[in-house]
Amino acid sequence: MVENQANERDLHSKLMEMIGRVEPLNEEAMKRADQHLLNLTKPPGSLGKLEDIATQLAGITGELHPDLSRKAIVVMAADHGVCEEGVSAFPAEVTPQMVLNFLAGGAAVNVLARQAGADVRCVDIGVNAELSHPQLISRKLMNGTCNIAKGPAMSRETAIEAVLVGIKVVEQLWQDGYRMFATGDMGIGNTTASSAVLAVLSGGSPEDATGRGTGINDERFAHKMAIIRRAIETNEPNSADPIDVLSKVGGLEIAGLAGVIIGAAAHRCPVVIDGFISSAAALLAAALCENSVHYMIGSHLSNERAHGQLLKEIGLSPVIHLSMRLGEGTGAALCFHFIEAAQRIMSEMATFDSAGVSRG
Ligand SMILES: Cc1cc2ncn([C@H]3O[C@H](COP(=O)(O)O)[C@@H](O)[C@H]3O)c2cc1C
Ligand SMILES: O=C(O)c1cccnc1
Repeated sequence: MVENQANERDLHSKLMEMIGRVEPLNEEAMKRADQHLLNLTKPPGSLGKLEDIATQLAGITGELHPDLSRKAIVVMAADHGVCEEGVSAFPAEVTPQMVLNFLAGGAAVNVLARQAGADVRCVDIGVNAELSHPQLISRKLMNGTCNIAKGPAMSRETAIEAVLVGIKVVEQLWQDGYRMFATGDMGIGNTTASSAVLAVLSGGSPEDATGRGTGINDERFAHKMAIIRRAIETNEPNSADPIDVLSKVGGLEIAGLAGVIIGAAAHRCPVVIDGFISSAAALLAAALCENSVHYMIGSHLSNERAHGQLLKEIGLSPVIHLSMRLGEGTGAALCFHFIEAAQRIMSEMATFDSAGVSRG
């Protein structure tokens, strides 16, 4: 017990050290970017969100024309003990099956990543199956979480360890040359954990935070709401302590993704947030590390019911509205195209002076 506490303290101080490295954005570079955007041959602000992204990228990197061509979508995969309550339309064995699909390049995220010139990196942080593959990043901490309807998902120590896994994965990818990151998830049952996280951190009702995930019917939907309510009542997570929330009602992939976000921010890299599960991780990252929000780009508005509310809690406005509800990093992969568009506007557009166009 004493040893466990010492280990937890050690892990906690490592996490706090990484969080301390996340700085505010570079205001001077943002001013330069805004000035450049004003000089381009268009009415001020007429490229809308593309201009916001261009300014944000300058604030993140300190450069007007950063090279963000090496992009990694980090797909964190893990299982959820709460699946035994019947909260998903699909069986838990789909999690390891889909991991193999990611590794074979056949999942939706692989297709969209290829189109966007991004690489998919899959991490087993807690899949309930033996998996081995040369391309799999194996960082398994547990064989799935415990059932949150009955008790905590994981220990506090494991929750911190899982966040650190995400941070370390990004650190390695940064050393390999990646300069832009996106979050992706795989884990049957993970919309249940994500909704529980949202309800606790927002102080809203579990019912309002719940959606249909993979597509459950009305009866299962009512049951899922009741399970999320029970998970919160049983565990009594402390909304002022994000690690407590993660360990009691979260998930290993959600914790790992919070780490990916903090790691990207610590390296001054943009991190594109995918759908509902990734946004739950982003809300936790924001609660752990206020400055990390400035490094996030909200990719899309998922059709999962509470996603709009979740994005509002973080303070993100989504770039794309395509009625998608898949996860894996699919929305984030599509968002890369718009980020590249913003970058090309910054580097390729003529100025009023260079094109001889009159200003208003
Ligand atoms: C074949 C298949 C591929 C997926 N890819 C992502 N998800 C998504 O659905 C799951 C969450 O929904 P729920 O909480 O209802 O289980 C997660 O694995 C998420 O990544 C998938 C789900 C399925 C079935
Ligand atoms: O928005 C998502 O990420 C999502 C929604 C439903 C199921 N899986 C993922």
